[in-house]
Amino acid sequence: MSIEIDLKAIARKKARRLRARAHSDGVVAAHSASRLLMGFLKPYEGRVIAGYMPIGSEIDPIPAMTRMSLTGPVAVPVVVEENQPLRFDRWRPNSKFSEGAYGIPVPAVSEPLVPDVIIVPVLAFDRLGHRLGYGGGYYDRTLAQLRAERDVFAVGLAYAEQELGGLPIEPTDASLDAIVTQSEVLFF
Ligand SMILES: Nc1nc2c(c(=O)[nH]1)N(C=O)[C@@H](CNc1ccc(C(=O)N[C@@H](CCC(=O)O)C(=O)O)cc1)CN2
Ligand SMILES: Nc1ncnc2c1ncn2[C@@H]1O[C@H](COP(=O)(O)OP(=O)(O)OP(=O)(O)O)[C@@H](O)[C@H]1O
Repeated sequence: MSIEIDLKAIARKKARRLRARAHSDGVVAAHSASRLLMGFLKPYEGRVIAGYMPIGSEIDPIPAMTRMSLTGPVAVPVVVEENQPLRFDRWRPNSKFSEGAYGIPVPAVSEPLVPDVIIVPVLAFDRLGHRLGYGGGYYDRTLAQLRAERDVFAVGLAYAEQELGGLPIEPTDASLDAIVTQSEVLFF
């Protein structure tokens, strides 16, 4: 194990604690973040937007996904295989789901889409646009693959309390283009 990986495990533990606390007394904050996300996404109406099905204490992006689905296609991530990029399948507010990897719901009927904007779940972030996820490397691989071929905009969604200074970074970490929290939109 490299030093970065050990440091990441420590940062993940801390970040889970910070996010769980922010989430448990964060109904108002989550609502504000959701409003800011909707404003942020407005210029992307009609483009393919990838959200996610929230788990644990992640901020719920479904209100913003629902709004965006009125004007264009929306998708959610599907784990195809470990150590491989994610696929994105079309999501609708009335989609039926089956249980995907890690117990996360995925659309029962797969209609793959290539996203223009990806709303990325975050355990921790810093002021430079680095992010820490659960450690599967799924978003890193997905962003690396998509960015090699086309323009894709990655926007993290997080509570402000999830900002951590000095996040451990590996060369394969894919940076975010922006972060939306309840208090601000940061562009990188
Ligand atoms: N909502 C959501 N969907 C997603 C991701 C994500 O981070 N969030 N992923 C991003 O890659 C992919 C799934 N990858 C995952 C990899 C590891 C764990 C994981 O370790 N989960 C914890 C429990 C998390 C919690 O409840 O707080 C665990 O199993 O211990 C989850 C998802 C695709 N879909
Ligand atoms: N583009 C890539 N190519 C090859 N390996 C990669 C790539 N991106 C990440 N990895 C590997 O995946 C491992 C896990 O990555 P990392 O700890 O950054 O996951 P994460 O960003 O927290 O998780 P996720 O992206 O699933 O939310 C890294 O140690 C790295 O070895």
